[in-house]
Amino acid sequence: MDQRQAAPVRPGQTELETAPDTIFALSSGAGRAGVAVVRLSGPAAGDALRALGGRTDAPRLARLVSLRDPADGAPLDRALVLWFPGPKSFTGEDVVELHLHGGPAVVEGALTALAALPGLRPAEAGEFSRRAFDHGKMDFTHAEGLADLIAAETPAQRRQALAQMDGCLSRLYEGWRAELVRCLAHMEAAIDFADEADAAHAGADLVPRLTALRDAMAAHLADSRRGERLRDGFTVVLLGAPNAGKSSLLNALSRSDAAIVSEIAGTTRDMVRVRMNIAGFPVTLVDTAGLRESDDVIEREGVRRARAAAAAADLALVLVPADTLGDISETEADARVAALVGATDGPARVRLASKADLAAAGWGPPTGWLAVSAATGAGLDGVSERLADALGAAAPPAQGTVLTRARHRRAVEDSLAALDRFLAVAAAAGDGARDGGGDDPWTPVDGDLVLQAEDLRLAVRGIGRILGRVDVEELLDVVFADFCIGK
Ligand SMILES: Nc1nc2c(c(=O)[nH]1)N(C=O)[C@@H](CNc1ccc(C(=O)N[C@@H](CCC(=O)O)C(=O)O)cc1)CN2
Ligand SMILES: Nc1nc2c(ncn2[C@@H]2O[C@H](COP(=O)(O)OP(=O)(O)OP(=O)(O)O)[C@@H](O)[C@H]2O)c(=O)[nH]1
Ligand SMILES: [Mg+2]
Repeated sequence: MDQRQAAPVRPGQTELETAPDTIFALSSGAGRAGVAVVRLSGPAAGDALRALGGRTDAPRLARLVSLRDPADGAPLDRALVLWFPGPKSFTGEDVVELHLHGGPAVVEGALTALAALPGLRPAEAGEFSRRAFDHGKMDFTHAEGLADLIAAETPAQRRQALAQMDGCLSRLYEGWRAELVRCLAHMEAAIDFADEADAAHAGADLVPRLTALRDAMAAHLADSRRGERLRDGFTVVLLGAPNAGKSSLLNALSRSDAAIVSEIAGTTRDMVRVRMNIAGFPVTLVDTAGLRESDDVIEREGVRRARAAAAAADLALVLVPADTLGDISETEADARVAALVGATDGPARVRLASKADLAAAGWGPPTGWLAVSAATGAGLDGVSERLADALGAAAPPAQGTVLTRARHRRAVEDSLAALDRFLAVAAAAGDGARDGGGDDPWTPVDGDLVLQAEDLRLAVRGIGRILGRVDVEELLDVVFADFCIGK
């Protein structure tokens, strides 16, 4: 067998896993298309290609091939074919790509022919990417970036996913992990030489280094979940009294007729959600029941849900009809909003003078308010711009290295907690040394050293978990389960 294809054996990996099946799948989208890509990966990929009539003599070069079903010689397609001998391939294994005509019978024919070949089976969701991970082509953060890229619906999401796929998070966390491992090595040296004067010196410079690291972690965490929010999308809730024009505004902004509009106050009860793209940000705009006291059980539930949705949202658009604002001052106008939607906790608010076409001629909105009319469309662009501004402030800067998942956040938090324990013990030990008149900045105390080394090890584990360096088996399924077939 070709040695080139042998996977590096990871600790805990069994013999069986080192002789992988060859997998195949339609990697392009399902349904009718101009071109469909079927991908194969594994030791039998080259044999399969030759069985179909292709050749494996020119790596990574496109070649036009008349493919035939090996079972009966029936023509399958005149396809563009690529051969990527491992390890220089997406998965690190031998890979074949068949760029077929996209017709359903062509694709079906190729998949059926492949399924009949020895050693081949259909891929499971995410299996190509998982093999790339197994062969060291990417770590977890790369894989997650890839999944996010495929799911990205807006340019801002795409930017963030590409940065993660290109390894910006990987580099950051690898750097932290390497520094922690170096510190741990010093620590262990200090334990080994615990009786010698060198011990203190081995540990002395750890405190400033680990303090710098914990500060970097704390700053990384204190990002108001910008990256996670960009990944998940933003929620913007429309709030206001009945008949303020919320449903009309939702329809106008989303250019749809998702919500029922009527002159009857209390029309909307259920929340109506529309996904939209505002200046590159994925936004779920939520229409809600008009806020008022009511004896109607259903309307009361609608109002309760409206308030709950607003509390959980990133941003609220508060609508007050322009003709009820009259000539009142900004303070009065704001008091009216406060009376309507309650205290100031909750999401940031954009205040809208709605139905602005109904205000008297020459009327202007109070300072800080936007005038908008769903009826004429006047002011709609202003609302979109204000939303984009507010979301832009809440979204990560184009280049920054931001946390993108709760999984990473938990791991960094665990590492940070372990470092804080380490530093607390170090500080106590340092005080003890000073009290005793010693001039070492940090004199190790028996027993503490061992405990501290354990905290450092936990810190390393936390960061390692993000990269897939520990607890791998348990995490693999979680990370790759979100992928689609063919990825
Ligand atoms: N046809 C096709 N298009 C595609 C993919 C694919 O697999 N097939 N990709 C699938 O996601 C993306 C491209 N990603 C790829 C990543 C690495 C390698 C690869 O062959 N890597 C080798 C050699 C690298 C080199 O020559 O620079 C390696 O890493 O050793 C191929 C595709 C997007 N477009
Ligand atoms: N002139 C004018 N009328 C509007 C405007 N927006 C909404 N309306 C009218 O105001 C009435 C109420 O509009 P809706 O959008 O249903 O109001 P809502 O805030 O969703 O009301 P509820 O669902 O009952 O809370 C309808 O008759 C709309 O046609 C506007 O910008 N200008
Ligand atoms: Mg409504």
